Amino acid sequence: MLSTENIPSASTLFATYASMTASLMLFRSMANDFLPEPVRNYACFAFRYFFKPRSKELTLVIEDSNGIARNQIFEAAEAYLSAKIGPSIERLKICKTPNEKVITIRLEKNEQIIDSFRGVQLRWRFALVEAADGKGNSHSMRPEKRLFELTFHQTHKDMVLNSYLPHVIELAKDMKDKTRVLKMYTLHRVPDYDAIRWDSVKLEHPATFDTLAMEPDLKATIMEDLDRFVRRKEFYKRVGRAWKRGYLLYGPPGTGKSSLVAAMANYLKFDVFDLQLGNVTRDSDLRTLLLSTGNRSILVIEDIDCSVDLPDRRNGNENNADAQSKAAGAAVRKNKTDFAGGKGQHMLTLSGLLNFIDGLWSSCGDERIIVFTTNHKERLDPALLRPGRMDMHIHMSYCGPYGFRLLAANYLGITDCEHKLVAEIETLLKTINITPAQVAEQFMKSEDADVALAALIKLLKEKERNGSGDVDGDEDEINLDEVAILESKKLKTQDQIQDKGKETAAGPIRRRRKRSSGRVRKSKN
Ligand SMILES: Nc1ncnc2c1ncn2[C@@H]1O[C@H](COP(=O)(O)OP(=O)(O)OP(=O)(O)O)[C@@H](O)[C@H]1O
Ligand SMILES: [Mg+2]
Repeated sequence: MLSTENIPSASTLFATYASMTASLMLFRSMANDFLPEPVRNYACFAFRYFFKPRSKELTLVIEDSNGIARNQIFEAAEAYLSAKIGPSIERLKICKTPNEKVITIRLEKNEQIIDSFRGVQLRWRFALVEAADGKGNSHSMRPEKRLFELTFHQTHKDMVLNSYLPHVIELAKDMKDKTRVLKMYTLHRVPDYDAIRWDSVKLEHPATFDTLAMEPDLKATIMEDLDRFVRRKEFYKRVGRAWKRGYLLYGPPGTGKSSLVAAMANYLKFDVFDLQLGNVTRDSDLRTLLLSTGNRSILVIEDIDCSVDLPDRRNGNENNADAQSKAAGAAVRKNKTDFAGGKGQHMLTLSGLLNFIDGLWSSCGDERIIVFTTNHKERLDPALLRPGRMDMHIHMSYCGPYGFRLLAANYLGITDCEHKLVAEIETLLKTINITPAQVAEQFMKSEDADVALAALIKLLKEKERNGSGDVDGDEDEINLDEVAILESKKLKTQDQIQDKGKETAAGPIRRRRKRSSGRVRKSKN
């Protein structure tokens, strides 16, 4: 039973209230009289600070950019949240550009998503706000700012900043990699502006490390090297090196150098910039082109021995030194003339290119891979081969038993090690050089495995009979053998020379043609 004895009466309550109010008023008037104003203000501030009702939540505001550069956390949140959309969401934005593989889903204004991480609840809200300066976002050219608000209990601030947001960024990167469309950039001249720029197409080269016929140890080494390179950002920073890596791929035509570049791009999900030096006549163009390449990309210069001619520094004899100084003098004179004429042409040299790649360009970006390919490593300038420039030299060689088996499995579905023709081919491969391209070409001739293998045996035996291996061995001449590849490259180079010849007359860039002598005569290793 509730007793009424302890409950104060209304008159008692009123009396207490009146006496407290009187005391407060007395206290206030005394404080006004005796305390100086700054002390009173401070006391008021302290009183309000300690007795103010507090929100226990903290909200992080993540804007889409800082006015100039994109905000990485915003972009990551966009991608991350698109995978967290639940049934509570009422409005969504969807979009798909021609280059994208999948439909992109984004939150609409004011939509919220509740996420949880390590048992902590986090609330995301997407908002659009008018920019304070009325100019909006100069980066995206929008009149308003897009932002995410991330709200959670204050006690989890450190966990959110140090663990949750890095987790969101990491997951978003993986998601983007999966849906990323690789691009292949090639050079395009804009005649009206006498300029040259990159044009991109979707890179759909199907080569992967699984389809590449090469020695398994070498393949594993390359893959490990690439993995190590991409995960060592901090290492490169610590030792003061630009985050780039150079690969020199050398070997006879048709051994898979270009295919390896495509496999690397597909493996790392990097774009490819194919720098055809034959199309670049000026240092200034080269600089602009290199600076407009993106991060996470592979810059490829194919057939580097045919692209640019250098004064030969290997022989170092007096005549050669004379020739070099004359060439340099001529180049300087030409530069002066051209500057006077306003054209600003420079001599394009391999060392100039390498210095630029080593210096300014490589320090302007992250995760850059540079690949040079050549059929003749021995013809390359030592500047290219010096330690630290091309970090890894990869020899792409003729087809060995492992490569042959991989191609037989991929092209013909042969997994039977006991197949009698397979055994015969493996014996022949021990003494005869044949490129993976030639093997693949034979395998394309028939869907019947026995017929295709017999065609390969025929070609191998013809090579054996001719001793030097300088044989196309194909009566119907459908095969694209080394000679044909060589001829097509020569024609390509000749075209470039003719094209450029029109522009530069006897200009400073001299392109070296591939010599056929010795190229198709293979030494048997
Ligand atoms: N190692 C390989 N593994 C699988 N296929 C290969 C390999 N090498 C060559 N091929 C096949 O031959 C074709 C030509 O190969 P690729 O263009 O990669 O040779 P390359 O070494 O770059 O030749 P080049 O020196 O003439 O540029 C490829 O499209 C592929 O079908
Ligand atoms: Mg190639």
